[in-house]
Amino acid sequence: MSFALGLTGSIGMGKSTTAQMFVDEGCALWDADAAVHRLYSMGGAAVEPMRAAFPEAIIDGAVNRDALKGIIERNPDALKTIEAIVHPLVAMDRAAFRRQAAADILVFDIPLLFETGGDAAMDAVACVSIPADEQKRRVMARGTMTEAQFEQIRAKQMPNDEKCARADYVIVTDTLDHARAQVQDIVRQIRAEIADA
Ligand SMILES: CC(C)(COP(=O)(O)OP(=O)(O)OC[C@H]1O[C@@H](n2cnc3c(N)ncnc32)[C@H](O)[C@@H]1O)[C@@H](O)C(=O)NCCC(=O)NCCS
Ligand SMILES: Nc1ncnc2c1ncn2[C@@H]1O[C@H](COP(=O)(O)OP(=O)(O)OP(=O)(O)O)[C@@H](O)[C@H]1O
Repeated sequence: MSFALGLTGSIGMGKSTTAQMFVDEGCALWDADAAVHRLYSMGGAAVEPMRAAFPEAIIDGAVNRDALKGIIERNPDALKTIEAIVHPLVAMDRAAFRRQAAADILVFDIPLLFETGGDAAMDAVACVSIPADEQKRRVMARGTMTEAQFEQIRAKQMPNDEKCARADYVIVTDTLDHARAQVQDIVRQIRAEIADA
């Protein structure tokens, strides 16, 4: 049995960057946001159920994220409907990965791990963290969302302090070198735990 490590953290705190560092150490990675992208793409399992709920969100046979963002902005409750469609499909994708992955440590990059109760299925959880002002600076620098969209998403996520308090490991993503050293330390600890078991 592989060790399942959940990797979480609020929007823009450095999950994707840190996840790649775990891959560099030989861990296998499953990425919830990437799973959503697959489900939304042409032929993906979310396209038809999303068409039934939001026909205007389907463009060229795929779920269009900009159209979705517009729908959510006009009607924040739409996100609940979207989540009810998407989250069960994401859970199936995750279960399929877990059945076939071969590495000793499987890392699950899941932004809403605690919010969705997914932490119960993990052997341990690591949370990435930086101060809120730096978080906002990094997200705005990407230029992919407005401040209002950012605040709406952040308001939906469990506060960073609470995530960190619930996690087994906290990874401070202030610099790349510091984050990598913490990742290497966590991998060493988990491999020692596996060897002792
Ligand atoms: C809202 C959407 C259209 C925004 O798309 P966009 O490409 O601009 O952003 P992206 O997907 O990269 O998300 C940006 C950040 O917001 C976070 N986020 C996305 N959805 C949610 C949500 N429902 N609640 C809280 N945070 C969320 C992401 O995890 C990420 O950290 C898109 O995220 C979406 O369809 N979300 C609903 C599906 C979902 O719940 N995904 C979360 C992973 S299971
Ligand atoms: N350890 C680090 N040191 C310095 N900058 C970092 C570090 N980790 C991430 N960053 C920067 O912070 C920004 C956000 O990082 P990343 O995309 O990994 O976050 P994320 O949590 O996956 O975001 P989202 O929740 O939106 O998917 C990027 O510009 C990235 O280069």
